[in-house]
Amino acid sequence: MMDTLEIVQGAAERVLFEAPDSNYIIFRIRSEADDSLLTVTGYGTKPLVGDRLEIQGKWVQHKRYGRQFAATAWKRLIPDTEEGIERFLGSGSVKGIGPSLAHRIVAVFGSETMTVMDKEPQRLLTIEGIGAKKLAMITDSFYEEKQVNDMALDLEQHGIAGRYAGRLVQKYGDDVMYVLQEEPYRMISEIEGIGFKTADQIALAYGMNPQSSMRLAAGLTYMLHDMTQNGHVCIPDTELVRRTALILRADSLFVHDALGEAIDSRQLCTADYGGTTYVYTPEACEEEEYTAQRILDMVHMKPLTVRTHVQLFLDRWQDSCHFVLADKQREAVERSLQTGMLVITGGPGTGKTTVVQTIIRLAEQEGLRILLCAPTGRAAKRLAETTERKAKTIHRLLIPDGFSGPVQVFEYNETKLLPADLVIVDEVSMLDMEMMYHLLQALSPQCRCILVGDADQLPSVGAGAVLHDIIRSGAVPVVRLDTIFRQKEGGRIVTNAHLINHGRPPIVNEDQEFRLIEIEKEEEGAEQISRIYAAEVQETSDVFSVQVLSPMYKNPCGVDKLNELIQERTNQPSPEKTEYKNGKFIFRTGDKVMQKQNNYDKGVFNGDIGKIFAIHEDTIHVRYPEQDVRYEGQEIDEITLAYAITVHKSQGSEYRTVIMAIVSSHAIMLQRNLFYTAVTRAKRKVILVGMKRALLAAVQNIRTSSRFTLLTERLREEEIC
Ligand SMILES: Nc1ncnc2c1ncn2[C@@H]1O[C@H](COP(=O)(O)OP(=O)(O)OP(=O)(O)O)[C@@H](O)[C@H]1O
Repeated sequence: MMDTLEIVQGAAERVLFEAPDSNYIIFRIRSEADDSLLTVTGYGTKPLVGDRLEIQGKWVQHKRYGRQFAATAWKRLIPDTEEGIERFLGSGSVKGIGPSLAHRIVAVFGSETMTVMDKEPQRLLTIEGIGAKKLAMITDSFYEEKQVNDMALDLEQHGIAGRYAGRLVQKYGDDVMYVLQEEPYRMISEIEGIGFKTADQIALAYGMNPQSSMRLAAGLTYMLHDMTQNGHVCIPDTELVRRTALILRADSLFVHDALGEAIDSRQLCTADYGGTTYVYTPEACEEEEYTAQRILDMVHMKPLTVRTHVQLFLDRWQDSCHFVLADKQREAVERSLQTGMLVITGGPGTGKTTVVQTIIRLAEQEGLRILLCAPTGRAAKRLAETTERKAKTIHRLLIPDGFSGPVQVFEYNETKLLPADLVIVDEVSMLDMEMMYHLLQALSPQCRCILVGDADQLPSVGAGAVLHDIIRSGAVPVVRLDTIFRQKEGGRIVTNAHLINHGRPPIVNEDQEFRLIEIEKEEEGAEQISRIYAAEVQETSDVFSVQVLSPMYKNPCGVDKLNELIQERTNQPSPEKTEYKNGKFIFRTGDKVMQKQNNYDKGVFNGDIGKIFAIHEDTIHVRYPEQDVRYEGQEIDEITLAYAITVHKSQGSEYRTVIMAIVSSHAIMLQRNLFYTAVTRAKRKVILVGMKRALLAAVQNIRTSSRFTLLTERLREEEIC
């Protein structure tokens, strides 16, 4: 039997949830039928508090939240009762009117109030407390409110979510229709929450010709940005045209012409190399050119005249360490002050930190001003711990100073240089092109730079493959540390990491340090992982020292499912715990969560892990090692459950125990450098749960997706025009 739809009417009381990436919302209304409070869920224009709504839908029973009205559609009704009008006006929807003024207005105009406000607003002057200034404020706000409503309706009629109406009216006022019809792609850079896809949907709905050059140019820029999100700095023109034509469903020839126009008008830039034309955004092109030139300048810096007898210094230093420095380690220290830029690379336990400590000592003895930094907060913290010196993220070191258009500006830049003679950057595998550019800009011509990292780790999240490209170019001196020193705790992990890196399977189950628990079915594996996680946490009494990693979000052993299972097992609902539900998860007091993006205002960064210690309605409080952070409303979308995280998100972090899902359905992601990165996150214990064949596939698969950049070629001073 088909469910019949019902109609409920009532005034909106409160919006409980608003999805950031769709127009799905959950709100409460007070029913006109019996004055009860109802929870409504559905997709549509967000109602304002006090809005009188007619909602179509059906009653459903939610297993956790009880009876709810699942709406298929709703529309706004003009408040018709005096009480409704008063509630609407007093809700703050109209600037200048609070509850008591709303009461006085409705007391005078009664059910005519809305008509008076719309057609004869000057009559409001008769109300005590409303003068000319206030009247202007009220009418402006009422007009805008009406405009938003009309706009929402118009958008909905064009098949577009009405929730954009407020932002559009606020930004463009009376010009909103002009923008929608004539220059819709402006919205991408001007309206928060509107990306290319939405702008394009709006543009087409409001009559844009699908083959118009404006649309094609916007599509090209979008595709280029999208590719840089995937790590590319530039992209071959043919590939860009092909992909753009595909998403726009436009003719490649027209897209090609539009690309030509965008290049002529300098909206996009190009570089020709080896018979291929590569397309860049102007910013990316500037960053790559500058970075290459600056590195070449640094490589040609004169060696520093040092007072210290370096060989003697190293002999004394190793005596104090009670071990003999390997030749490569000595070489790294010796070269550190000879060249303007040096790369020190090596796998885990090969003595990188020891070399950095030695270089710092030498440089301090020479009276050099040293600055230590790393691409992420966690890496900077570890650098500070191992060197017992101050270390910052590159971002913090340069001090953010707002934006110029889409480009981040820093206090330290080419006009204000960092007070340093030597900058040491750790974990450079995570350094992207943009950050490298900003860092190099802030270095004085006399400043030297040492890049330390493990070139075999996954590349940076941001665009570029800076470390990889620099090493490949052969233009910069590189010292590759290859002797494994760490023997005691974590020794097995280190040797296995090196085996993996050399394409050989790790030695498993010879001790407790590196185990493989074989499973047949992935569902069974997910259960095992949640059980092992619980046992390991119990053993260490520290949720942060045990981390589950998985290559993907989807599938039975993916991050999403694992989080659900582990939450179910280790943090069950109870009367003392409060909860918050967003589209995807239930957050509960006690949950382990992760920040998904950098938030400089709150001082929390992509990959930071904390624990929820309180939830009040739509506010979640998270305790991070450094500080407590409060997330409210939409901000909650910045966090996710973190019992399990992806290997990519674990980059730069270290845990006592790593539990990793290694199963066949993740085959597409099982690559050697991903497996290697996962294993090297563990200090004491690795527990792999999965299938031997998946493990072997991961070790053998070196088919990493390469990134389009010309940094290597520029560093080799090859012909690029
Ligand atoms: N030449 C050496 N002889 C003996 N032991 C060494 C030597 N160099 C470093 N070690 C020791 O080996 C261990 C690993 O060294 P270190 O921490 O410097 O390596 P790493 O490359 O920074 O490791 P990771 O990347 O895993 O942090 C340390 O205990 C260190 O004291």
